[in-house]
Amino acid sequence: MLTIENFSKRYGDTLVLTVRHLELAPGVYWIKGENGSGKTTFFRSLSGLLPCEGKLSFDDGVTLHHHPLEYRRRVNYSEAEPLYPEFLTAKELTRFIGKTKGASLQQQDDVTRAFGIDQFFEKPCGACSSGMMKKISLALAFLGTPRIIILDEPLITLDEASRHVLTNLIQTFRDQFNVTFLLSSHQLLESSSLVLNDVLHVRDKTLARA
Ligand SMILES: Nc1ncnc2c1ncn2[C@@H]1O[C@H](COP(=O)(O)OP(=O)(O)OP(=O)(O)O)[C@@H](O)[C@H]1O
Repeated sequence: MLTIENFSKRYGDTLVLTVRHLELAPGVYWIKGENGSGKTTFFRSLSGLLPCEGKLSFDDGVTLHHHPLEYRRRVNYSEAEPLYPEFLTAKELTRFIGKTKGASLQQQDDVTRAFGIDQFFEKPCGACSSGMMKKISLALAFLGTPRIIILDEPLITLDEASRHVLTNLIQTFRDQFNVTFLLSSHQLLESSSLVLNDVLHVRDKTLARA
C-alpha cells in the first residue's frame, strides 16, 4: 500500500494540487478531474519525476525522499503522450527499461508480444505511429515488479484489440501481484470491462475520494 500525506505541488508560487491523506491499497483507481486540474502533475510527482512536498511511503517504510532508487523501482508510469528519442527502437527501449526495472528477457518478450510490439521491434520510434508509441509506453509500464502502475490517458490512440490486452493485463497484475493502478481518462472507464475499485476526484486543487 502507498500512503500519501500532506502532499503539495507548486510551479513557482502557484499551487497546483494538494492531497491531505490518501491510502492506496492494491486495486484500480480512476483519477478524475477537469483539463488542467493537476492529474499529470500528480502522476509525475508520484513517479519521482517532479519534486514535491509531503510524504510518499510504502507500508514497509520505503519513501520517495529517503529511498529514491528503491521507491522509483516500484512505481511505473506511462505518459499520456509518450515521447522517446527518435533514433531508439522499441527493442532498445524495452531492453533499457527492462534492465533498470529488473525485468527478465522472458517478461520483456511476453509483454511486448501481448501488445504486438514484436511486429515493429526494430523500427525507430521516429518512424512509429502515435498508437504504436502508446503501445510501447504501456508495455514498458508493466516491466519489473511494480507496486504502483500509473497510466495517464491509457485509452487514447489505442485500437480495440490493444484495449482488450490492456484490460486483461491490469486485472492480472492487480489480482495476482497486488498492484495498485492509477488511471486518468476523459473517456468513460465504467463502460469498459475493467472493474474499478474506487474513483478519486480533483476539486478545488485537492485530490480526494469522492
Ligand atoms: N511545467 C509547468 N510549469 C508551470 N505550470 C505548469 C507546468 N505543467 C503544467 N502546469 C500547469 O499546472 C496545471 C495542471 O496541469 P496538468 O497537466 O497536471 O493537468 P491535467 O489535469 O493533467 O490536465 P489534462 O486533463 O488537460 O491533461 C495547469 O494549470 C498547467 O497549466
